Amino acid sequence: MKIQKVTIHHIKMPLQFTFATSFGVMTEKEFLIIEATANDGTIGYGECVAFAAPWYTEETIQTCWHMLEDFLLPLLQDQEINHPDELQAIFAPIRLNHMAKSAIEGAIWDIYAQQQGMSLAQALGATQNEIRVGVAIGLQPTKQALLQQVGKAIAMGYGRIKVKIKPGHDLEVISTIREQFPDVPLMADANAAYTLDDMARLQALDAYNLLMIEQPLAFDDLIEHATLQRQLQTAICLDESIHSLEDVKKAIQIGSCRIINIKIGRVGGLTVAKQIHDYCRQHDVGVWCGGMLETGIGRLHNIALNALPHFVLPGDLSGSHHYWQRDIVKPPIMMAHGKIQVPMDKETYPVIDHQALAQYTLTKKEYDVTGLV
Ligand SMILES: O=C(O)CCC(=O)c1ccccc1C(=O)O
Ligand SMILES: [Mg+2]
Repeated sequence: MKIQKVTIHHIKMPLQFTFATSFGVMTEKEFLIIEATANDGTIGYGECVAFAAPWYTEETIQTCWHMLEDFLLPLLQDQEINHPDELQAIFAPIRLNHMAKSAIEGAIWDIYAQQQGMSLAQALGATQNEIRVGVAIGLQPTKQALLQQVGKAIAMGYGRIKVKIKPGHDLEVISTIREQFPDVPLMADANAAYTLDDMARLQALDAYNLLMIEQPLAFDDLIEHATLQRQLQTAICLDESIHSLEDVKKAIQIGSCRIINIKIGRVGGLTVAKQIHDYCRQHDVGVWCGGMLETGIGRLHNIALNALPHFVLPGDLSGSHHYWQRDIVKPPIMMAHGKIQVPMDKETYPVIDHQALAQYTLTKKEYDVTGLV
């Protein structure tokens, strides 16, 4: 295939809940939706999961747009692409900027799957036709609100509960949940809010039988996580620290974690995400699919990835209605009894809800990829 045209839709969607983490509070999310057209007319969609501000990684909606417009799309001009894996080499001249690369790579994976007459999951080599999912609950203002959220999530069948923690909102958050729900599969995500000075506080979490603690220390650290992991019984899971297969190799070699959270955008696309999955499978390291509060487009990509064989831990992957009143795909993605069916058939595969997309659009811009440079 050759990519002929790309339309970037800049959209903003109100969240169904307030999402409070150690770095701030979110009530809405912006996205770039990438609509790519191939020379045979096939249209594929990708999603840029970066936030409006650089608090999770250094990328933002605006840096991604700049990267796409000025560097990544021009590299696609006159490029014959036989398989999306080739984008690794095509984009190699551009350092990092993983969420920008992932957005266009996702659209090209979507085109490729359609051209092969396969679902995205099949094109990736998926083996599961339904996946178990978990929920991420933000910091709550009161104990009652926390217990209500956890109770509701358990009643809805989620296979794992993740709660956000930060210094001062940790031991009592976890002990409150454990008193009421002693056996629920539970984990905590710190979003890099601690340092090694908090060792005693983090060790105290060992008493609560957590599945794992996600990213306790700095966003760019591997060494101190290894020090911490040696002194914790609870498994450490890395999120922000993992940007590539190389990072995964280093983390495993020095013992920074026992589990990896794979986010397609953070690692630069589906191809790398799959490579990390394969490597962790060979090295007996757990993986699960992280979430970035995606629209249905990014969510479909997460579901397809999550259907690979080594994704046995539930991911941060709920149905559309958990996040959005109206998603931009139809039918919306449904979660029932803690499971999501992996869409496989052409007839039932979710499609873009163009009316919804238009309703959320702030601006859009079309690029003729054949005439960019
Ligand atoms: O997509 C979800 O359901 C929430 C996932 C989540 O916790 C999250 C959402 C936005 C930014 C960072 C994180 C995280 O995993 O740290
Ligand atoms: Mg996280």
